[in-house]
Amino acid sequence: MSIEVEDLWKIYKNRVEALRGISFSVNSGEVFSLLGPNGAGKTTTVKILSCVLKPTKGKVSVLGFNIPEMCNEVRKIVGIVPQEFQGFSDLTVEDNIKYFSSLYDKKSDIDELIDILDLKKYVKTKFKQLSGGYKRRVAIACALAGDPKIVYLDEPTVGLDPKSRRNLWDIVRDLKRSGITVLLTTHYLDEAEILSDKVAVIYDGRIVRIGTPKELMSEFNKSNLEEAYLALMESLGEQ
Ligand SMILES: Nc1ncnc2c1ncn2[C@@H]1O[C@H](COP(=O)(O)OP(=O)(O)OP(=O)(O)O)[C@@H](O)[C@H]1O
Repeated sequence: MSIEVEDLWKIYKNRVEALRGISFSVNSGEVFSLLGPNGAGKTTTVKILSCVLKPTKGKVSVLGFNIPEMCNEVRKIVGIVPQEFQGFSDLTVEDNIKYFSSLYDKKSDIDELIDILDLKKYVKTKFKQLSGGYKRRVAIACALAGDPKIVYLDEPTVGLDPKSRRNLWDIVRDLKRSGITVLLTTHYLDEAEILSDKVAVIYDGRIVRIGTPKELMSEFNKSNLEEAYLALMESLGEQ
């Protein structure tokens, strides 16, 4: 098992109950997507799993390392691609990747990363001069620099043109093929349907459905995940 979450609660200082006892597990090499409306608790979950936030209550472990006690270990095996990746704007693509690589004991081969993410023609380009899609690729390369076992992708295709989106889907498939566990948050249900082995729908801090996209689609008798998701939201009284 790659990720295990049991009865996880997060209550922020202002008493907002962002997570109210969620439980799920992710197998190694799976693509697992967290879905749900704005404010449901997806980012809070990812932040806890990446040791940015402490859980209020509950058991969380990543490849057997408990959070928050073993966060030093967790940070070594998890790569994070945040929504707003801040690369070093005046450094080249290559130097950005090299910098992130220098943070880890265990490293990926930088030339291989550049190759996988199709960044060869931009290695000497400054980060600030890249388009959004290529910045996203650099973000992924940097997240992979420490040869992680698990990668978190937070809404990775926002703002990308259709072709770049498809390219990113291919990258996710490549990660999966190489045995990396991928945790994805997305509002694009076509993306979740195509890429995910399993999805969890979070609503108001609780997981209201968990299963394969097909299971959710057949429960609501819909031919795609977006329609099934919308039917689920309607059944929950969401406008
Ligand atoms: N630092 C914080 N302090 C207080 N409340 C917070 C904080 N961060 C998030 N929240 C609240 O926690 C709840 C869950 O937020 P979260 O960002 O996890 O949702 P999300 O599912 O990622 O939403 P989105 O799809 O909009 O990114 C929301 O009610 C949000 O307002």
